[in-house]
Amino acid sequence: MPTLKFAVLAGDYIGPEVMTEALRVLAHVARQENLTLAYTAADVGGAGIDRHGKALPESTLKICAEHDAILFGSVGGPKWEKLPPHEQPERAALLPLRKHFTLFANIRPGLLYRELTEASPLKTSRIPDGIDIVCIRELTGGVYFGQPKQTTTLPDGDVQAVDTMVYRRSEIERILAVAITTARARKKKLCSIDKANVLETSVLWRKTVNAYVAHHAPDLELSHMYVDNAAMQLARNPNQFDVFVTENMFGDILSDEMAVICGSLGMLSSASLGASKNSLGLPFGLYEPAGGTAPDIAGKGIANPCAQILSAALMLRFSFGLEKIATRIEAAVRKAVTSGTRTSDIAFGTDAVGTKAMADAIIAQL
Ligand SMILES: NC(=O)c1ccc[n+]([C@@H]2O[C@H](COP(=O)([O-])OP(=O)(O)OC[C@H]3O[C@@H](n4cnc5c(N)ncnc54)[C@H](O)[C@@H]3O)[C@@H](O)[C@H]2O)c1
Ligand SMILES: CC(C)[C@H](C(=O)O)[C@@H](O)C(=O)O
Ligand SMILES: [Mg+2]
Repeated sequence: MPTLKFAVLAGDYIGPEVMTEALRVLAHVARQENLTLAYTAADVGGAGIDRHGKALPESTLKICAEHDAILFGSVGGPKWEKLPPHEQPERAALLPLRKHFTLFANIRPGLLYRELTEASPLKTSRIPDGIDIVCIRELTGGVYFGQPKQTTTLPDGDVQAVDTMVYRRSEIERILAVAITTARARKKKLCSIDKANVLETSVLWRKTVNAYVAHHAPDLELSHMYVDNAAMQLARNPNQFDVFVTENMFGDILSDEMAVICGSLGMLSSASLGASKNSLGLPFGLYEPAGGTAPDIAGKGIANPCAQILSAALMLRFSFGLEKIATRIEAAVRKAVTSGTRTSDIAFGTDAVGTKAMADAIIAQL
């Protein structure tokens, strides 16, 4: 009986609400498939600060390292916004976790079911068959991590803040390798997004992409786009992309845009992978919804659990090699949503259900 060993870091606000439902779905498939769930819950983010005085307690990091994957909710929110910036949940927990495990490749599937096109802010005539694209975001480099990163008072009394955007060629090459594998499994079309008309890091990015793809993936149709144009093209005609690859901050911004044109942030799952392997010899990864803690709807029982459930499916696929079960969960989410059970963020025109009822409908399809 295969055992799934993963750490559960639910986090803050809606994090625990949607995590509860993802764990119910996993428990259901585990019973059906004769799998053993061996997960350990640990505090992270605001919950870490409140209970241990630290957003990423050592005990939590240890639990993560002892398991084969991390199922993550989301962290942060108004309760901790008055803390010094580097102590806040996002900067003191999520980013260090990504860095600690070198989770440099963030895969975000932008999928809008044909039956859900009404939930997209785009005209349905532009996306008659829905949307199916993938964002590959570099996750451990760029302006998020570059040094120096500081605020100083200048001799003239003015105050100056500095963030530094840094990329090494090797960091660009390793994210490209992931993008190439993803593109090869789909339409063999890759668009690299940068700002090479302004940024040095983007000049290196584009040069590296051209050389690396010419050498390692001449079979792919490669294109480049400036990020400002890409933001516009995503809204104009998202299906012109198939797989796009971009640096950390551009990917953060474009993936939220992609999420809403695909119906809602509540539908966007993600997998963050690195080079390290787990005890099964498969990629160790962190799996989380792309959206945040949604403090505006927390505690109401209305958050969409689909992104968390779909993130759990990605965990089964990448870190446990359970492709068939992952696909079964994805199909159940699709069937539940397309047959009309929808939380308020995607309900448009139909009656909305709450978080638990949404998960019940998914479980009923499994
Ligand atoms: N991975 C993470 O841990 C993560 C990601 C993004 C933001 N955050 C943090 O979350 C907090 C809130 O950030 P924000 O308001 O800018 O972004 P957010 O993603 O939390 O919310 C943006 C909007 O999307 C809605 N939304 C998000 N997820 C939803 C879901 N599952 N179902 C229904 N609606 C959903 C929210 O209600 C809100 O209106 C901040 O502290 C931010 O730093 C954390
Ligand atoms: C919370 C924040 C640090 C995070 C990011 O910017 O990477 C989030 O927005 C995301 O998209 O995962
Ligand atoms: Mg984001």
